[in-house]
Amino acid sequence: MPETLIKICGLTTPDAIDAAADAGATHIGLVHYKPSPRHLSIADAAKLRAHAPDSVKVVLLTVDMDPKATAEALQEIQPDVLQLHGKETAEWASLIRSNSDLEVWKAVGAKDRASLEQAEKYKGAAHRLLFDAAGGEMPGGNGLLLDWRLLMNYRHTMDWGLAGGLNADNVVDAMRYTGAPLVDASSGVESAPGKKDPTKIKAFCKAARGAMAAGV
Ligand SMILES: O=C(O)c1ccccc1N[C@@H]1O[C@H](COP(=O)(O)O)[C@@H](O)[C@H]1O
Repeated sequence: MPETLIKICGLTTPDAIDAAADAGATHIGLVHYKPSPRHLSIADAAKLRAHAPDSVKVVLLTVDMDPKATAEALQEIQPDVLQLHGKETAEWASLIRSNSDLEVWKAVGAKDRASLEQAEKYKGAAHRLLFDAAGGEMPGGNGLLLDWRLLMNYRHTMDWGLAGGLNADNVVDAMRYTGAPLVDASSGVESAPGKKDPTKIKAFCKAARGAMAAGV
């Protein structure tokens, strides 16, 4: 059985990166989106990227960022993955994919089965879909749960992951209901918006890894 991937997103300090890596996260996320309490400048994101150990893949999260600025950010930060969390088109995802070695993930607000089906337009353009709750003040990072029942028995045609309001208390159920091959948490592992809590990160990773070991 393949390992469940665990992403901790919105990290802003070297200590938080260490906490995620030590806890067994497979991916860490750096947010470059000014309205977010987790926003990092390109220079700060590059410094944190350099701090990340080889055991974790680094995900750069952007929202509707223009192509030139995206290319500059990728050059500077050198992430392993680019997570597009806005209204980026399949053509745009495809262009990035074909011009880089990056993995491209597309976040999609899952509000009904139709929204899942529409996301299939990213097949061949993005490497992975990340289903998040729709709605909220920001395009993501709102701590909102999506209705996991939407994903039960859904026949996925692409690699995918689950985000939206996940925390140590609900991640096992989320995995059980949806069979998610990747779980992603941001606000659920914070003590305040933008402030990651090492204890919550550890508990989240422990719960997800425990569920994986138990074959959930
Ligand atoms: O974290 C943010 O600030 C953020 C801003 C803009 C778009 C996405 C953002 N975060 C991502 O949203 C999902 C769900 O987050 P949460 O666990 O519900 O807080 C996740 O992929 C975050 O990385």
